[in-house]
Amino acid sequence: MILAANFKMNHTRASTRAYLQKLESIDKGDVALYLFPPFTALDNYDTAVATIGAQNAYCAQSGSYTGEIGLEQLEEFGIKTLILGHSERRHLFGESQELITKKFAFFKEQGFTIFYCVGETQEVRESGSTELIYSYIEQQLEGIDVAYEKLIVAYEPVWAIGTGKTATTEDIATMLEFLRTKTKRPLLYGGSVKPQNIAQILQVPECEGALIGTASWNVDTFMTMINIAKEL
Ligand SMILES: O=C[C@H](O)COP(=O)(O)O
Repeated sequence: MILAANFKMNHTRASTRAYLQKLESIDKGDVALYLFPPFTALDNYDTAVATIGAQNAYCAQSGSYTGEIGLEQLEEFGIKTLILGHSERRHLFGESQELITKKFAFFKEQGFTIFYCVGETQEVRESGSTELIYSYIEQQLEGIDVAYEKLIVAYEPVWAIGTGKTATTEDIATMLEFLRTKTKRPLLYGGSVKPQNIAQILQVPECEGALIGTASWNVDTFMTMINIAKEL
């Protein structure tokens, strides 16, 4: 079971350190924990409780890429885990599939664990066509090595992210079954996961964990979810 906390643009280095200190007290059982702080909160944290990853990075060692960080900056903190293809990168910041594919190839070559996100928009979901939803997701997998041994795929319907709306367990099951036909790698769900729904979600067949935004920002809430997950 995997639980990943995506801090998005929340937390500082000081608050991430305090978060980790508190998290250290948990007995996480068999749950593998990942934490994705914002760039400025990356550091050499002396922790064994969670793997620290980056929310994004550019596909170069270093260079003239204003506003980006690359391999050199990640290596300073020994970071070998990355989220790619998050819907906020795709839809708010206009990342194309072509760019995401380039990033994937670069960081795969570097041996990174990659949390790769896919998910349909509300418009696509409301079309009512399963075929359209599947083909939308297939486009997001174009150019991605779905057999990469350090790949983790997160299904995150855009309309469920940060909205409080969660996909039904039936919808999640259908989408994860579809993704299972594409890859044998672990499949996660993300989109308004919280203590009230995490048990149901984690019991969906093929669901091997959750990528959690909002409900992970408070360490006590994240710990509540870890305690629920480890009992399943
Ligand atoms: O990366 C996490 C997802 O975007 C889910 O975010 P959320 O839990 O705030 O809906």
